[in-house]
Amino acid sequence: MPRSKQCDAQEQLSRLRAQFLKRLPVELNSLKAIAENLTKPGIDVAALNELHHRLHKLSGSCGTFGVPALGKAARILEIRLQAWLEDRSGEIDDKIRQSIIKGIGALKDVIQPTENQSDASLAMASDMPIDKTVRVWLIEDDAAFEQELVRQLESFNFEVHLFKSIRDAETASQFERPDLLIMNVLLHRPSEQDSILLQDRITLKSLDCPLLFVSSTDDFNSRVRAARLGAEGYFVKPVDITILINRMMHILEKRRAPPQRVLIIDDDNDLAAHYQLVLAIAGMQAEVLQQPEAVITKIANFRPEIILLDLHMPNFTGLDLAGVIRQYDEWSGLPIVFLSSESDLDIQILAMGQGADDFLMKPISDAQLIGATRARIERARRLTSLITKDSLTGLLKHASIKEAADLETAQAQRNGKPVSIAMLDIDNFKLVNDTYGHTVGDNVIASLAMLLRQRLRHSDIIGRYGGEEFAAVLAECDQDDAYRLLDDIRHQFANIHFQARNQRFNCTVSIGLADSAHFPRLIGTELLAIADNALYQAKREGRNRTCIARTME
Ligand SMILES: Nc1nc2c(ncn2[C@@H]2O[C@H](COP(=O)(O)OP(=O)(O)OP(=O)(O)O)[C@@H](O)[C@H]2O)c(=O)[nH]1
Repeated sequence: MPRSKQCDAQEQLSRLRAQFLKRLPVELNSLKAIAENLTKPGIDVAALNELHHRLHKLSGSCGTFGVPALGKAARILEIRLQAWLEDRSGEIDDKIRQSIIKGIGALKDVIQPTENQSDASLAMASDMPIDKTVRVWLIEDDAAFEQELVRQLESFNFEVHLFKSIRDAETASQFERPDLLIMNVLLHRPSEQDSILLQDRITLKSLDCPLLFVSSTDDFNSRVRAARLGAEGYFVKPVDITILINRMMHILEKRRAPPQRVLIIDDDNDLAAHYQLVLAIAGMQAEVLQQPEAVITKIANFRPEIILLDLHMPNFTGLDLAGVIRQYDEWSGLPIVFLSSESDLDIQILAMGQGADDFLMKPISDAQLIGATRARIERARRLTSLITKDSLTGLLKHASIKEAADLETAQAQRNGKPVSIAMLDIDNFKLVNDTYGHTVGDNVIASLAMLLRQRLRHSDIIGRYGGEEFAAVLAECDQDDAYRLLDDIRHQFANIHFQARNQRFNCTVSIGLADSAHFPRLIGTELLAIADNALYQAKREGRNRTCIARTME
């Protein structure tokens, strides 16, 4: 979320909280009036239910809006009222009634708002736009290493800026920001470490980007120092650059992942709005469902990756809704987390049995809400990725790329837009395996995958078609653009230096290209086969080239 929008969201959060605090005295007076009018539980069951429901809401929302003591007091009354409600047979016990009236009257004395600046911004996601060149800042004073690293990073299409010291980088940060920072851990003399540690932390934190360290030594203290500075990687020289780049890609892709989608269902509108804002500040896309009856349509349209569901709602309970959702095959695996101040273990077990994945106790802090939601969606995404993605390259597997190619060409035909399909195969790859071993071969495969992910747009589809063969579906891309892009990738790949047994070597790739303008009636899998023919033409003509299919063979 851009900073200006974040400030807006923070302001909205403060406004929500102010509104809540302003309404509290009115709500407490109204609760007191209901309690004072109670005479017999049998007669006043509707009023008792109303009182119970409103105390339940209060106990669930007060903590979130910064009045936790009031939330706890309301919870105690709610539990006492629950017991009273369950005993509807006898006459109302005046002593209990008086104590509840007194308890409700005393609620106003525990309104002590805490300082409640939302901690949502702490868990903020990055604003990194997709489809742009990644700016890497390198702080390094070892000239030979620096030269090689810059050359290799540029082969993978990273834009590298070099700095000799943290101070230089700090000065530059007044004008621009990196997407990722790599620095040498030993830029400073060890004797200065303690004082510099603190300074470093402030400076590096202010850059607000992932940090990786390189070092000529592998000592524990340096690793601890790097960890304290928030480093997401520590690489010892001589650095295997493809492994370093692999780590960079993982970090960047996590940041570039599409926003997580969360559906909130809670009858307390203020609380639902608060959750929505908090999750939005943390970079998620959160929507609130007002009408529970529309739950299935909403899920089908919004496609949430998790549902945060209030357990107690007036017309349909959370359990009812979870039961309905689980009747649909396509949503049977959708994570459902109940949000409720319910502490009754039996109800929690019932909820879990009814298809809930977890239970979060209200009041839930902003950081807890973000952490729990984010972790669950990440886990679900990892599971999906295990099913559809190849583990070595992180690209789509054979079957998924064929399906994606068909979908993409069908959509392009509907919209009258071009689509190009490329097949790529590493040349003489058997020789790489035979000369340097299978692990080095794997490294070469992973490197081509990384280069493709770096160069192609986020909307393009890339898959590992076979061992050392890849396929790419380029939406809205005509033959000329596809040729220019892929042939450039071919050159870049040939420039990457691989390292094995103290030797450096290079690899090349052959590419076949087919596009929808030349084969307008073909579906994706057919275009893939045509591109494959063009690839074999490239192999026949001597490898390390890009061939375009213009006619059916
Ligand atoms: N390291 C590694 N090797 C693989 C993997 N999958 C397939 N291979 C190997 O890739 C090689 C492919 O060799 P070939 O099909 O003969 O092709 P090539 O040597 O690349 O020759 P051309 O394609 O004609 O340029 C075989 O040795 C396979 O064992 C993998 O996941 N990792």
